[in-house]
Amino acid sequence: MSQKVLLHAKEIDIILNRLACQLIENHKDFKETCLIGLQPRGIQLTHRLAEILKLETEIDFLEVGKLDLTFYRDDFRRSDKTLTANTTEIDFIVENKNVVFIDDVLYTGRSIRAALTAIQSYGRPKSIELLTLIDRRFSRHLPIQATYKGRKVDAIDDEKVKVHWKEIHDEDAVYLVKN
Ligand SMILES: O=c1cc[nH]c(=O)[nH]1
Repeated sequence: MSQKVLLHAKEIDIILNRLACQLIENHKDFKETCLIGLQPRGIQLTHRLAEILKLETEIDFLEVGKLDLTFYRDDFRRSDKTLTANTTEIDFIVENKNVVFIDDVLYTGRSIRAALTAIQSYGRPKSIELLTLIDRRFSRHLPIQATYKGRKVDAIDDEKVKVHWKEIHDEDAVYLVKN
């Protein structure tokens, strides 16, 4: 196995700040907007962006939730393992809100398709956008694109993009891993 660093901590920091600024530009005071992290890997990115939005701006109101996709995935019946769902926590109304889905890596688009189905159980948002730290270009199986992209990466199918967060892995870094 070999791995190469795609992003160091400093670059991730710059990207997170840029993504937060883009969100502010489009969503102003966030009164009509909520951030929803996709389980499991979008959660840390969601926390980090929410932290930047709260600490470094005047925003004092931010609705942040988590959405689990396990049983909405189109391949969940194919799994021979027992699936364990993560939690969904959406303790606010999504009806007529601008929802921003947040995930770390956009790859085939199938997770986002599942998220679009899952969110329907909570109401009918006014709009849904997608923010991703890494956009794996040319890998999509579905016509899905991110609204906000941290970094575009060209990776082939036997490569994997791994995102490390300091709260979990003791470092902020993004790696391209080849088996
Ligand atoms: O490369 C990939 C693809 C999907 N999810 C990841 O975390 N990495």
